[in-house]
Amino acid sequence: ADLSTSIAGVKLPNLLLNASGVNCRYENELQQLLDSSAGSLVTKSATLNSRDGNPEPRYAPLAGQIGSINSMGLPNQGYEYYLEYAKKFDYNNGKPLFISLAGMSLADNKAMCEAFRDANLPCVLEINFSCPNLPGKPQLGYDMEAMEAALKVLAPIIGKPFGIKLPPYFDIAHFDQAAAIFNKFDNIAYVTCINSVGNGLAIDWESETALIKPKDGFGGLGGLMVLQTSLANVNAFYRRLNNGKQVIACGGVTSGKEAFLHILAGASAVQIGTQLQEEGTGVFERVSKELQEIMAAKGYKNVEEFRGKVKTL
Ligand SMILES: O=C(O)c1[nH]c(=O)[nH]c(=O)c1I
Repeated sequence: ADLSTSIAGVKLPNLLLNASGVNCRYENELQQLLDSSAGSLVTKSATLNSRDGNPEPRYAPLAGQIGSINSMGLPNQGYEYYLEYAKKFDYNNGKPLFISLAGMSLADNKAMCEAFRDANLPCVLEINFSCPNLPGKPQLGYDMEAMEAALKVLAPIIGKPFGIKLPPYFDIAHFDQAAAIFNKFDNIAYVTCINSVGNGLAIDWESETALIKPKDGFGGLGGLMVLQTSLANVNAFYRRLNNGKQVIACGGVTSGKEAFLHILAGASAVQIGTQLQEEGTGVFERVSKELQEIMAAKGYKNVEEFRGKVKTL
């Protein structure tokens, strides 16, 4: 079965890729993604300057393989590292490149977007409005006015199709408000739903201790346990966005089954985070095979035949 897709004007031979933040901080990790069955890759969210991030332990899988908690604190090499990578990238290799940016301020995001604009590269920018782990920094994705103000500055600078990484929303009014904002910007080509479910607390019952060190153990939740929230966000924006805007799913994909569900919900591509962290890049081959088996069993030849076709009662 054909798993290819197009997003923001670039073609992915396989709709599976990594979630920003996992296995994508360093060039060697990005090369592992290129060498895997993933159809594309997205870099770790970049800030103006390099960052070490929060003290460790800052990531932990949850017991029973239900998910993960993280408070990495935006460790990255600084945007110029990823700009150089994007300049050297072989855009004829068959897999497109997505670059994630998470400025600590609008000025930082503006400077980084201007630098990528001036470099005039085929990579696609994904602006991260949803990092939940910067002490004292509220997520822009939860401040509708600030998010719109930022987009009014950034969208014209970027000047070509780009995407936004969104936090999970839990209120229908927020789906409505956010989608109404995004529909005002023609070059928002897609939204990626969802980032981790912010500020969960994982506690080990034997040691009576939080699993991670930063922020008293508070961190973003990912993995299978966030699947239904992720499906809802994917479908809510799929129903609300217009003019061909697409949705990339992220959240709870551990097998072909969850990837299939996300496509039913409306996803054009599917990112894998926690399961990639736990299993390694072989996850892309496994999930691709499982998805193709499901499609064959159901008689689907390509994903267009069932994308967004979730039935209601
Ligand atoms: O703590 C992080 O680095 C982080 N962790 C997440 O779960 N989502 C994000 O967008 C980020 I920038």
